[in-house]
Amino acid sequence: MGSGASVNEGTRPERLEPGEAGPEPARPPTPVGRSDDTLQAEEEKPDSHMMEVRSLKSEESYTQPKEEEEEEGEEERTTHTVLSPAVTETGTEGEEVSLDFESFLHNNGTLYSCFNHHGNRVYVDESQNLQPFPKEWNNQGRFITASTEGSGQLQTAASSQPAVREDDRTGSVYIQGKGTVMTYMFEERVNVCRFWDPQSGVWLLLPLQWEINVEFVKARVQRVMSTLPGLVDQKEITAALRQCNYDPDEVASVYLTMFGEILLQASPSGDHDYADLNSFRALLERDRVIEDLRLKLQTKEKEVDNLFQRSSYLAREVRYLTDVVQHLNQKLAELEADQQEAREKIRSLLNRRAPAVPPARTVTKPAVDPGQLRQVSGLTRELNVSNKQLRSTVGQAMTDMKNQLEQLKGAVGKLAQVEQEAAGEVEELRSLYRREAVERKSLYNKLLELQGNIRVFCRCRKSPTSSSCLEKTDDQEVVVVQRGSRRKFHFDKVYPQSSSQEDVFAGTLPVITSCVDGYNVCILAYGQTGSGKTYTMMGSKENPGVNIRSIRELLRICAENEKVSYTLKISMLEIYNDTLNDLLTKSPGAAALDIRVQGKSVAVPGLTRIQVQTEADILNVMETGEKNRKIASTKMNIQSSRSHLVVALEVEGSDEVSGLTSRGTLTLCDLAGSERISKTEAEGQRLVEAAAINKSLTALGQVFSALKCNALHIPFRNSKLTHLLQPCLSGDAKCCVFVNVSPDVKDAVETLSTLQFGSTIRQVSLGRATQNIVPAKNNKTAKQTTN
Ligand SMILES: Nc1ncnc2c1ncn2[C@@H]1O[C@H](COP(=O)(O)OP(=O)(O)OP(=O)(O)O)[C@@H](O)[C@H]1O
Repeated sequence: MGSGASVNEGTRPERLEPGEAGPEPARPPTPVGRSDDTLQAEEEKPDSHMMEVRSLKSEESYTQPKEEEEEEGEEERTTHTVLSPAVTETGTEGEEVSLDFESFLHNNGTLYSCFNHHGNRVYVDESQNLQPFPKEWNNQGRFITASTEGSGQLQTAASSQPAVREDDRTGSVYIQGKGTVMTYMFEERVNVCRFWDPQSGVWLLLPLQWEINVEFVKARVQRVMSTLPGLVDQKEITAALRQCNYDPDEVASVYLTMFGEILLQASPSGDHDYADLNSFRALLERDRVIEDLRLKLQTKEKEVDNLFQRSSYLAREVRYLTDVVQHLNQKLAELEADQQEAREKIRSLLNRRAPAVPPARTVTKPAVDPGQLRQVSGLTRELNVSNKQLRSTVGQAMTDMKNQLEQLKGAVGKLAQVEQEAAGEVEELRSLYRREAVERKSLYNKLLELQGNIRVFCRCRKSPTSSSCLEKTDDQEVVVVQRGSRRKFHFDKVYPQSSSQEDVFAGTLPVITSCVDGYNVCILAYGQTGSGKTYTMMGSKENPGVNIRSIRELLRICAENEKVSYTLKISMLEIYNDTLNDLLTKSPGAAALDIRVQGKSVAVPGLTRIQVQTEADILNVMETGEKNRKIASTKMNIQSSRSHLVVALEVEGSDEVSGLTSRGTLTLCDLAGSERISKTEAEGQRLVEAAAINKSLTALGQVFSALKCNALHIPFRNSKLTHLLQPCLSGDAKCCVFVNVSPDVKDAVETLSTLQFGSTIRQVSLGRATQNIVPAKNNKTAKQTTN
């Protein structure tokens, strides 16, 4: 309950600020009646439990607040209490009766003025009539007292964490550039400057024009203007102060936020162009409206989408139900037809009985036998019952069908969702698979690159004699002992006499598997006649060599990789006396083949290539080729082959997952034996053969020497052999060379020469091998090696 200060008539509501003193400012006359602002204030009915009344003091008592007090800020200001004004009324007997006015703030937001009238509390209602103060209001509002006003609910905008009451005024709003911020409806903070009207006994809002002259406001306006010299419109500042609970710092901060630093400097013309500022403000408002509209549009679009979906769903439902209704109508029609038929039958039965009925005149008995009639009516009843049953059965069936349909729809929806999820997972797995496959291959190839793309192995033939010109010191070193001198040679691997075919094949395995990944791989066997080249490459049926084992391995890899479908094609040719012969041709004796250069690759037009799928296929093909091969006996080796044998296996793989096609070729080359013509005592045809062999092997040596020196010109075209093997030796491929040597002392010279040859090759660097992989649709760019 507010305490009132009882004063004599004529005194004004007084603010108890004992420290205030100062000259009376020039003030406009106190408004009488209601100004526009007053009306507005009454419409708004602000909750002003912290009202400040300054202009309502009598001229004598009106004092200007001290400057220090202003500096102390809002908190101090708000703790200054305004006690309820007191007016006097004249009693009937002329004595002055003191009226203690109180302000009652109803929970509905209306501020009422109350006073004690002849011992009863009354209040001034909206029509300015005195009404007894309702008792129930004690629980529906509060009297403004010094303590409530001083409780300080105000919070400055500068507070980083505003302490606000948790009520329905708390909320949040999205502000562009700031995000979602907390808001609080500080109703009590606006339009708080009121004056006491003793005639009406209510607090009235002070018009802006007058408010400017209130010292308290004046001082704050000055402070805002000193902070923002560009802002000179006092009315505007006062209005802003009202909105900011008379906090000049908040006003300055609001203006700075809205109009920027332009306001920090004084405008030469005295004030900034408010048209600009207002248009900026309008722009901000327009942005806000646009944002609102955009959000509304989004919501509407979503609604439209939903409606579309709903309508298409309903259309489907209607179609389905139409079908069901049609079906049921058909059934009904059938039932009705049955019923009709039954009725017809009854009628015909009745008709049949009719002639038997005696004339009506003579017979008084019924025309129809009552028993029959009962029977017929019973039948009809039964039919009706069964008809009803049928109808209810059909109805039930329809309901069941609808329910089942609903369930089915739900299940279909779930299935579609599951399918979608599964598709996503599959796609994810596929990409993971692709990434991992690529990574695995690149690591593997890096490893091979580090090992070198040309690898040289030395294999020592098994010899029955105990004396040997070769000594194997370790896995990679071999020593030739000749007439007391020892020469060391290093290779990637040295296979002693005891090495098995498996051991030898194991050395080539990593390179061979690259063929499946789209690399050109070449395995050569070089050595003197009878040193074991054919044994190493081809081997025997029981103990196959590199050729069969590598092809077998390729078939195994191809079969293992289910995601890639492979096509294998095999071709066999021999280079005999520097001419190319197709060993798989069905017309032996046909014209010799030629080599054509196609870009970086070479081709042999007309060469037979047979598609193979199993090991048996390959063995058959190779057997055919072997038969056609020209074998001539020499003095040194009855089975010695006098031509270079080139077996090429093309492997084309289509990866179903990645959609890529790889093309690799495995070229297996069993070279004819290098030999000294004098030693073999060749003559005639054998001499021509030997000369051609030596010439091509010399050309091969020249190519390796040129490669070793990184020569600009590599003489690939010096022989058919080197010309054909160009793609295998020019840097695009991975190459393994077996140098086969005989341990026999009598072959020491040839062994030395062969190891020397191998040593040269080992110093050759083919560079980085290239993978022949193209997208499935563009596979004509794949490189080809032997044809
Ligand atoms: N490591 C070995 N173990 C057992 N026998 C071998 C081995 N190497 C070669 N031979 C045998 O030595 C003989 C000659 O071998 P092979 O025919 O492979 O020599 P080549 O170098 O191919 O001769 P050419 O150049 O005349 O064709 C064959 O009977 C072969 O079985």
